[in-house]
Amino acid sequence: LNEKLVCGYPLSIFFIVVNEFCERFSYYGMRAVLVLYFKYFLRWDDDLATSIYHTFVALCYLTPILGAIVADSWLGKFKTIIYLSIVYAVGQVAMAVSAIHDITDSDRDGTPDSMTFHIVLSMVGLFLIALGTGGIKPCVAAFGGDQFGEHQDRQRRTFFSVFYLCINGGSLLSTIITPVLRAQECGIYSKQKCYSLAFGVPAALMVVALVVFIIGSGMYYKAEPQGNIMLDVCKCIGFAIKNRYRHRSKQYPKRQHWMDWAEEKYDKLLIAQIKMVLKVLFLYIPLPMFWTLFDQKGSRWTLQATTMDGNFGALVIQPDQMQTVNPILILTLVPIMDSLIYPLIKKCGLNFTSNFYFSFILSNFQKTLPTFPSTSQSQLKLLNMGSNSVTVKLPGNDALILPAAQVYPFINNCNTKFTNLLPEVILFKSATNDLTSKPQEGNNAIRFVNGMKTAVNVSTAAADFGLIEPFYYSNYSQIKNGKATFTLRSGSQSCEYSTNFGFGSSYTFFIHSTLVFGSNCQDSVTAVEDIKPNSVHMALQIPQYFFITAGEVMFSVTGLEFSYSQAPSNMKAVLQAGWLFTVAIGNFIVLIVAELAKIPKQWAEYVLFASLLVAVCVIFSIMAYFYTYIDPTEIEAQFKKKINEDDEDDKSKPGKAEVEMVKRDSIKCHDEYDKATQTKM
Ligand SMILES: CC(C)C[C@H](N)C(=O)N1CCC[C@H]1C(=O)O
Repeated sequence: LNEKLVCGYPLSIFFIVVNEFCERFSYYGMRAVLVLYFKYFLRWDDDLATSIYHTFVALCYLTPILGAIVADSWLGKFKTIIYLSIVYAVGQVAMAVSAIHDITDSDRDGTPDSMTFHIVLSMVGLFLIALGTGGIKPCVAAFGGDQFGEHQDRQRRTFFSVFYLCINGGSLLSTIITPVLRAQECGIYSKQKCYSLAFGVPAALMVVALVVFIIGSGMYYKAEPQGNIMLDVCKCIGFAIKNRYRHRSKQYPKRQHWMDWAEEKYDKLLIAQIKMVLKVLFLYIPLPMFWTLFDQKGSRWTLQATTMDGNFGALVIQPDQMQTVNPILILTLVPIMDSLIYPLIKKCGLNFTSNFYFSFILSNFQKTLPTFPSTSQSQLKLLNMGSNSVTVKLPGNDALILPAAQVYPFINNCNTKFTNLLPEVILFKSATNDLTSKPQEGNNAIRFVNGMKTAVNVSTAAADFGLIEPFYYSNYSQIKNGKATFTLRSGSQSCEYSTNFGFGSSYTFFIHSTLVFGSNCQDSVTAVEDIKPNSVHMALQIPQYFFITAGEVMFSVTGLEFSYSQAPSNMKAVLQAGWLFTVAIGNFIVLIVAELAKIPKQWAEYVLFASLLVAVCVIFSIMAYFYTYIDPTEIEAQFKKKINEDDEDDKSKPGKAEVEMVKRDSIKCHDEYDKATQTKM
């Protein structure tokens, strides 16, 4: 194995963890702006953008199986990583090029003229990225594990922790940086949002990842691939099933394991290796449920954040930025767990790192939404634009006193007619463009009603409400949180009105007929709250992020190491791919339950997921309790020793008796396998 050691660690793993850092920067950085690219550059609607995004993510966790088969059976991990990294980098470059609007912007108006070119190029790019990122992922982790010798278990465990830190360090940096790059303006003929830069930097990082990996080339231990192992595995399993079926009658004695029915045709070593893999894969069955809950961070939890107040004093957090809490917590929790918690637990006599567990959280939800009118109702508002109180009698309602410059909102059936209202009372009905949900991304939805006899133009730095005719209203515009100053203009005269906004509110501003331009118009505009600003603070999401991340640290970091240590030598990458496959299945469950099943009540969906995870936790605990740890290297060594001894015997004692002996020895060897797997940890 590796000869260059630094503090007891092979030097080669330095290149592997740097490679992982750059690769994860590239992947998560590109992913952070992908939906916005679909929506604002390719001009797709929300549904198409979300579907293609989720399909891409799922594909990225399905392709590991391809990469692992190629690596374990044919090219070996080193070459597979190199070739697929090239494919990956080409894909990232294709994405960056597809986002250059100038390429097809022949009329130089800032929008691409041939969208087909951009769509085709970006889809080819995404396909290559999915092939590359997924393909190399199981190989890099297993290749890192390969660098450690048999007696370096502790170092290998630390490697997997550092590996996970690099994943999250890279993703954290990129999810902060690429949105900033996207917000820049660039272009030759016209300046547009710079998606090409936001994809270009991840592409450059992927090239760096490849170069770093190649630099370490001379230092790696490169295990040779052992032929088309997956084909052998499938054939062997197929034969065992067929043979079992053929011998289903009671006259045939039972065998210890159903895979033993392949003994007639297949190598005992291969059968033992398949048993090891199947044992681990069986344990993986409940795991996708964890990823199902985990993946809700990007969807449900972010939506929840849009209904919350993101003002952290000097820092204003946008709803989607809350997701960075996960990698931040990983970066803090992994060192704490490894250096403090696990050693403490070990002192108490439990070997915690060699088991993996998960935890979960039933997240809270809050409401700041008003009752919106149903389809058979409309939302009406009465506005007294006069300077005195008036009494209003509405059909089916008691008489009400409406003070000066006040608004009375209520919901009524669409076909109710109102008559005999005083001239200064405006009946304001805007069912066609009233909001029916919270404004998106924590923004505030603002509109103006002009109560003056002349048209008024209203604008701010961020939005233009246009010219509002007398007794008419503008469309809603989205305003960010913080102070906003509106300029009200009529002809050459103007005045300013300022107010502060929180997150996720909606207001209708009424311009009084008494407004005098040229003076302060602060008192001549009345704000009416249509939707309350978010009152529950985003910080309240931190506990749920903490619990899910603590679960991830205990479950996922150790799971990577577990998948490596329990895999036979020729299927290390395949089992890593099996582990990543649980992430893919988790993604699909989110897609099916959350997107397709469309459970009407949010709380019901949360309760469903939480209950499923509780059930899965119980099942998994029972399965884990009965799982017996194996040492694949030892088992394989025993089998190889037997095969060598048999070969020796073959040379010295050829004849019929030898066949019987090999059979007997193999059975003995099998017993050793069973013994070796029966010591529970
Ligand atoms: C979603 C975070 C940025 C990254 C996450 N904590 C994580 O490390 N992973 C999620 C799926 C597996 C793992 C990864 O390898 O990216």
